[in-house]
Amino acid sequence: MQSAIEVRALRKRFDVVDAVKGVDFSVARGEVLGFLGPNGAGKSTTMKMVTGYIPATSGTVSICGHDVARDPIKAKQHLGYLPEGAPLYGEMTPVSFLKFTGAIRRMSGADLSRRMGEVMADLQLEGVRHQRIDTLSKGFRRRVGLAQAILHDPDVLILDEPTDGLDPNQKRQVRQLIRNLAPTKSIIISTHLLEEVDAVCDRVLILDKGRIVLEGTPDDLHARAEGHNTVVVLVHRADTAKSTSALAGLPDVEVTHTDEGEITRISVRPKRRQPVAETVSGALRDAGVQILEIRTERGSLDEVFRSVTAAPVSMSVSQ
Ligand SMILES: Nc1ncnc2c1ncn2[C@@H]1O[C@H](COP(=O)(O)OP(=O)(O)OP(=O)(O)O)[C@@H](O)[C@H]1O
Repeated sequence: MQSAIEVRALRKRFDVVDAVKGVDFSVARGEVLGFLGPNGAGKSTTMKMVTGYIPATSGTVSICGHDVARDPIKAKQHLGYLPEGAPLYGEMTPVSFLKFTGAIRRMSGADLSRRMGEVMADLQLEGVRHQRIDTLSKGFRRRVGLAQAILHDPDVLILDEPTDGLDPNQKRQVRQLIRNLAPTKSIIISTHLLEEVDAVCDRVLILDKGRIVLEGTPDDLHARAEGHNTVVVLVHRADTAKSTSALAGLPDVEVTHTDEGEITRISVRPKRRQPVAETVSGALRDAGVQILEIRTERGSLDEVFRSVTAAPVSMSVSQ
C-alpha cells in the first residue's frame, strides 16, 4: 500500500545555498516521523517543500496519492501545517482566526463550531478565546497555530517544532495530543529536543547539511550509543572482590567499580553493545553475591546525535 507521505530525491537550492541535497523517505498511516538535526540542517526547508509552501528545485512529494506540485489543492486538503514560529494574524482572536481558517478549509455552520470547540478544548484555549493573538504569550500563540493545523482533521500533519516555547506541562500535553492523533494520521515533527524522540516518535531521520545521515526507530538510535546495554549493579561493599572476580571471566565486557560508602557500584560495559544483564546476574548469583539493584542503560541519544552530526573541528594557532 502507498504511504501517506512519499518523498523522492527532494532538493532545494536557494541561490548559492544547497539547503536540501536529495532526500528520500516515506511516512505510513499511524506513524510519527521525527526530524532531528543541527541548526541549518534543512529540516524546515524539507517541511516547507512537503507542504507545497515552497517549490522544490527537483524531486517529488506525494500526499495521500496527490503530487504536491501537480495537484496542490487535493494534496493540501489532506494536510495540516504548523510552520516554524507560526506567524499568525495578531489583530485576530483565537475564535476569529479559527473561523477564518475554517472558511479557507470550506468548513462552516455546526461542523465548524463543533470542531472549533474540540480543538480549543484539546489545546486549552478557551480562557483566551476572545483575546487578541498579539497579546498572547508565546506558548498560547503556538497552541493557536496547532489548533489551525488540526482544525479540519487532516490525514497528514507537518509540525515544525510544535513544542517550541511551551512550558514543561504544555510540552507534555502537546506530546500527548500528538500521540492521541497518531493512530489515524501520518505526522512529521521537527525538534531539537532529544527527549521528544522517545516521547513521541516512532521513527527518526537525522539530517545534517541537507542530507539524511541516520534513520531508525528510537531503539535503533539508542542501540548505537557507546554505553548501550551497560549493566549497573549495586552490591554490598563486602561483596566487591567476590563480584569483580566472578565478572572478570565474562567475555567481551569491561568491568569497573566504584565504592559509595557501604555500597559498591559495578558497571559492566559490553564491548559490542550486546545484552549482558542475564549473564551478569547469573554469574553474581552463582558466586553467592546478593544483588541490591540491577539495571540496564539504554545509552544517550545526545551522544549518537553528536557522533553523526559533529563537523570535524579544525584548529589553527595564530601567533
Ligand atoms: N529563503 C532562504 N533563502 C536562502 N537560504 C535559505 C532560505 N531558507 C533557508 N535557507 C538556508 O537553508 C539552510 C537550511 O535551513 P533550514 O531553515 O531548513 O534549517 P533547519 O534544519 O530547519 O534549521 P533550524 O534548526 O535552525 O530551524 C540554511 O543554510 C539556511 O540558511
